[in-house]
Amino acid sequence: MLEVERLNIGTRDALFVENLSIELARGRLTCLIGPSGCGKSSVIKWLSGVLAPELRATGCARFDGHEIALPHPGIAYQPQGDSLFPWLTVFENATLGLEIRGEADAAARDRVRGLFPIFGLQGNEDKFPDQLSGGMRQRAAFMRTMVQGARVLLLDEPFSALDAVTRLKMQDWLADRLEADPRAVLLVTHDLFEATQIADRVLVMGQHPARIIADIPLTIPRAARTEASLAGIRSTLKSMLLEDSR
Ligand SMILES: Nc1ncnc2c1ncn2[C@@H]1O[C@H](COP(=O)(O)OP(=O)(O)OP(=O)(O)O)[C@@H](O)[C@H]1O
Repeated sequence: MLEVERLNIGTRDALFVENLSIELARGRLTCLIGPSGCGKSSVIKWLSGVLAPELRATGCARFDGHEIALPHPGIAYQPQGDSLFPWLTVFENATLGLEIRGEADAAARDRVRGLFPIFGLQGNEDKFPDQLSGGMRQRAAFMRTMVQGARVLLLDEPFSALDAVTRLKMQDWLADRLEADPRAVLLVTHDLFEATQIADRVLVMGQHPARIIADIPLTIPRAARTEASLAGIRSTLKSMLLEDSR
């Protein structure tokens, strides 16, 4: 569905991402892991059209086989953290993307209201983000991303601010939501436990320069994944990351 080819990103002096290619398929959750600072966020910022202007990038993005200009309406981006605006209610945050695109008519607003129970946020429409728990804020941020209707979702460390238990619950919740409403998802995480728990596929990014050093499909059904069944793959991923950082 979405292909990135020969992506280079760097400063004026040097490239830090070099000749990187990625393919994302519909209904598949791909996790991108790699050492801090290797360029994971820069890759998804480039795909979202929000790369810092002082960085330079060349590369090609294709959607359903056609080369596209970025940003593209078929690609939605959720930055690190929950990124909700504190001065807007949860409902206003959820409809913000639609407002910006001029698509927040009465029917669209009713559709978003109808999603609140599905996202576990019923009764919280008129609250402000600081009146919600961390998990609820994440669900609200994710709802805002989903309602834009994009077929590709780019999620930058969506669970990094959550405590361990909420994080586990949110991982299951996200996998269930995507099963009910499949999209092509690229999720950046530092956490290889998280990656192996939720992904259909893990891409490992190396550094100096950043490129994909492994592409590992996870074939065990999510419901059957246990510490024991994932131990081998986690150990392989850990070795790759340590090896690359030497
Ligand atoms: N605006 C910028 N100007 C110059 N260098 C930048 C800029 N933004 C990022 N970089 C550099 O680009 C490299 C990649 O950063 P990026 O945030 O993409 O990495 P990351 O893998 O997502 O890191 P982390 O896992 O810590 O979030 C880093 O060396 C960073 O210092």
